[in-house]
Amino acid sequence: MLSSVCRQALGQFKLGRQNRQLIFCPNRLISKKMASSPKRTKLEAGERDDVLSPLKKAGWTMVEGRDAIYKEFLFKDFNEAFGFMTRVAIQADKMDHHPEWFNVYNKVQITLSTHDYSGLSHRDVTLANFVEKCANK
Ligand SMILES: C[C@H](O)[C@H](O)[C@H]1CNC2=NC(N)=NC(=O)C2=N1
Repeated sequence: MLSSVCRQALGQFKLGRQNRQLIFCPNRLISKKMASSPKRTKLEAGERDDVLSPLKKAGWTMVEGRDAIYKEFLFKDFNEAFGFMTRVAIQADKMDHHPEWFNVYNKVQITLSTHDYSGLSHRDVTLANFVEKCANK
């Protein structure tokens, strides 16, 4: 347990897949593993509507025959589309959660699902919300 004088986080870094936080303590510098967020746990029936309905309003649809969400994005040109994909790819890799996607010129089609569970998890919702932020910039 860290004492209260050791609470000031100086920064964050990655050790392999672990996100670690650098903490200043008198006399020493320590690092501790940060909570890996968000969870890769299956979306429960009770919370699905709450988290999926804002995404559905934004144009995400359920994929037929599997527990996955899908949306198509159109950009001005390839440069804009690839810039968007690059921002999403960096975040996806940080989250260790990767999209299924297809790109032709200015079009990017994205399917999100959690392969480890063959279904939607909190990470899909978090990544979809990040994708929305990137697309609306
Ligand atoms: C070993 C590695 O952590 C897993 O294969 C990760 C990688 N990226 C992933 N991405 C997605 N969408 N679902 C997963 O279950 C998943 N698992």
